[in-house]
Amino acid sequence: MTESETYVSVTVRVPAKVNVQLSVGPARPDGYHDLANVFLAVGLYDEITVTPADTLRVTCAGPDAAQVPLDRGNLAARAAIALAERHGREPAVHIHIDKDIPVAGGMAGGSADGAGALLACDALWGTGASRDELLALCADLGSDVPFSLIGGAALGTGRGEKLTELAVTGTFHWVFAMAPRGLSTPAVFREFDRLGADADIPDPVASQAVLDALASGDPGALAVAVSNDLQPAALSLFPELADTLAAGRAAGALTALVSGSGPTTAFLAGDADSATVIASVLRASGTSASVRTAEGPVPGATVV
Ligand SMILES: C[C@@](CO)(OP(=O)(O)O)[C@H](O)COP(=O)(O)OP(=O)(O)OC[C@H]1O[C@@H](n2ccc(N)nc2=O)[C@H](O)[C@@H]1O
Ligand SMILES: Nc1ncnc2c1ncn2[C@@H]1O[C@H](COP(=O)(O)OP(=O)(O)O)[C@@H](O)[C@H]1O
Repeated sequence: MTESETYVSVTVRVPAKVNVQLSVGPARPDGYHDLANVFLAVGLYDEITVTPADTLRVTCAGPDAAQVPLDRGNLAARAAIALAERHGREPAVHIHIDKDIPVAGGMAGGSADGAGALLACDALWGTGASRDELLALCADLGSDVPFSLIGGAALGTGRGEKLTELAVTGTFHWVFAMAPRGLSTPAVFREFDRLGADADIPDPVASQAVLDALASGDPGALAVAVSNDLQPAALSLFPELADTLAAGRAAGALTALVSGSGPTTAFLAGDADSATVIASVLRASGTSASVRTAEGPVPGATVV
C-alpha cells in the first residue's frame, strides 16, 4: 500500500472571514493594492472532501452551488493541480465542495475552498508539505487564501498575503446579511481607484485601536475602530446595501459595515442574544436574501 492509499477520502472544514480593518493603498504597477487587512475568521464553513479518482473532477452542493465554476478555474481544483505539480504526481482526485459561504460575497469562500483542497490533498496524498510550503502555495492562489489556511485573527500586509497572527480575547458575535447577487472583487477595487482618482491615497497602516480592541475582547471598542476603505466602492456599485446597513443599525448593531469587497454586510452585536435579535429584525426587513449569525475568531482549515 502506498501512502496515497492511506485514506479513502479526506474532509477539511474551512471558515469564512470578515475584515475588521481594510485599509487600501494606491494601485501598484502589478494591478494589486497594498493593504492593511485585519482578518477575523468566523463560523460559517465550506467543507471540502477529496477522494481518489481517475481524473480531476469538481462537484459542489449548497444554496449558491450554481454560481461556482466546476472547471479547472475553481480555486479548489487550482490548489490540487498546484500541489500535484510540485510533487510530480497527477491531480487525480474528486473534489466535492459543500458550500455554505456565500459566493462572490466578500467572505473569501473561494479562498476557503482553495486552502481546504490544498490541506485535504496534502493529507490524502501524504505529501507532507510544511506549513510554509502550504502558505506559499496559498499565496500563489490568491491574496486571501493564506488567511483561510490559518484562521483566527491576523493582519495581512502586502496584497494581504503576508500574515501576522493577532491575539484575541474571547469571542465576537456577528450577524451577516447575504445579498441577492454577488460583487466582483476586481470590479470593486477598480471602483475604489475611480472614486479616489483625484485623492492622495496614503500607504495603509494597521490601526492600533483595532488591534487593541481585538486583544481586549471589547466589542464596543471594536465597533468604534472598524473601517473598510472598499465600502464606498461597494455601495457605489450596489446602492441598496445602504438600506441593509441602516436596518441592522436600527436593530441594535454596535456597528454595520460591508464585509471586504461585499456585498455581504456585517453587523457586530454586543452579545449572542443581541445577535439573535438583530438577525430576526434584519430577516423581517426583507432587505437581504438571507441572514446568518456567526462567532469569531475560529480556527482555520481543519481536517475533520
Ligand atoms: C477584498 C478582499 C479583502 O480580504 O477579499 P474579498 O472581500 O473580495 O473576499 C481581498 O483583498 C481579495 O482577495 P482575493 O479574493 O484573494 O483576491 P485575488 O484573487 O488575489 O485578486 C483578485 C483581484 O482583486 C484585486 N486585488 C486583490 C487584492 C489586493 N490586495 N489588491 C487588489 O487590487 C486585483 O484586481 C486582483 O486581480
Ligand atoms: N471554489 C470556489 N467557490 C466560489 N467561487 C469560486 C471558486 N473558485 C472560483 N471561484 C470564482 O471566484 C469568484 C469569487 O468568489 P468568492 O471567493 O466566493 O468571493 P469573494 O472574493 O467575494 O470572497 C466567484 O464569482 C467564482 O467565479
